[in-house]
Amino acid sequence: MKVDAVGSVAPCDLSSSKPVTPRDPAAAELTPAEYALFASVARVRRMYTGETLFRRGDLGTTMFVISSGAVELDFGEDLIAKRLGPREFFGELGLLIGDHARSADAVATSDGELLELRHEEFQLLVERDSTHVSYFLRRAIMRVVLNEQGLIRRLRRRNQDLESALDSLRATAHQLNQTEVLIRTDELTGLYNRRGLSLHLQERRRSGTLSGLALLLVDCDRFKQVNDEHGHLVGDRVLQGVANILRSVVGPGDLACRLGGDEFCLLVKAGDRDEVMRYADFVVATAHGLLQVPQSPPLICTLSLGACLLAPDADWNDWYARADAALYRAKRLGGSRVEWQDASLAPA
Ligand SMILES: Nc1nc2c(ncn2[C@@H]2O[C@H](COP(=O)(O)OP(=O)(O)OP(=O)(O)O)[C@@H](O)[C@H]2O)c(=O)[nH]1
Repeated sequence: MKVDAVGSVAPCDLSSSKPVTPRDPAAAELTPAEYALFASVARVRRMYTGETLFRRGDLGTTMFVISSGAVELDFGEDLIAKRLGPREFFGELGLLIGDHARSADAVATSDGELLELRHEEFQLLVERDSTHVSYFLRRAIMRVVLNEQGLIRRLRRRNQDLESALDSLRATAHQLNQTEVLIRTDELTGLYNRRGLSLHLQERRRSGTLSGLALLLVDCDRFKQVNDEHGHLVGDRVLQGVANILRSVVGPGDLACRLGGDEFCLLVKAGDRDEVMRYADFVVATAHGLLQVPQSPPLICTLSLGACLLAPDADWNDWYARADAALYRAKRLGGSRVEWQDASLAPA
């Protein structure tokens, strides 16, 4: 038996030739006979509280048995740390495989003593008491297998947890998208509402894409009369008919919005007055044309429009005032027509 200057080991009792196996086949604790056998060849090493015996990833070739004191094995991530006490062994894969990367940090949590076994010493044990050693090996292998199985179970559970967390994140993201769409949308027509328009303008201002746009204010002619003569539900259907015309005009990046009541607007990409007027004339002519098809109750009404180009450095109130002044003129001139912004108000 090798003993260092500070070490002492438990008495070696090899009288019993029949190995006593612990009840837990995966237990890290040696039986007294096994301990005595290991102590008969191992080197004794003193350990001190807080001392790191090895780190995860270190290549190791020795195994340890705790004679006294305690050691904590930290496997990292969210794996449960193990606390080992007297007669418990660790690091056996280093001994059995040789140059095995340690799978845990081993730190002494109290002062104590360890038995340290290298391959040569283990070889001595094999020659001396192969029966005990084979029982020890069987336990060591079972422990590795059970640890692996536990790890696989934990990984599966973690995978399931991650998948269900992902599912609920996807559902939440979907709900958020839906909510955002609802917040921006007019319930009756499915067009943007005022809030949607305002957010859209904010986004465009942030991204510097406000230039080259035109605003068309659209108002139903004598809409109150539709409600009065045919009822609110018919009025609603007419508003939906107007929305359908506006929807058919907008391209990618354009926007059709119901500002409220029977007032709508279009925000379209257009370089000059002629281009804007083509949009506006199409809207007026389509509503007028549909009215020529006899329908009772009516599905559409005539529309008046006021149009202007957006000056990117101005704001919504300014653009609205220009388009509204033109719309007012269109109404005064009898409706079912489009008027262009006042020359005096046009952007430079
Ligand atoms: N059916 C229906 N009517 C609405 C809705 N919102 C507002 N209105 C009605 O729209 C009508 C708008 O009337 P006015 O502002 O006088 O406009 P108008 O009758 O079109 O008159 P002009 O614009 O001068 O041609 C009102 O009678 C409102 O009650 C709605 O969601 N559905």
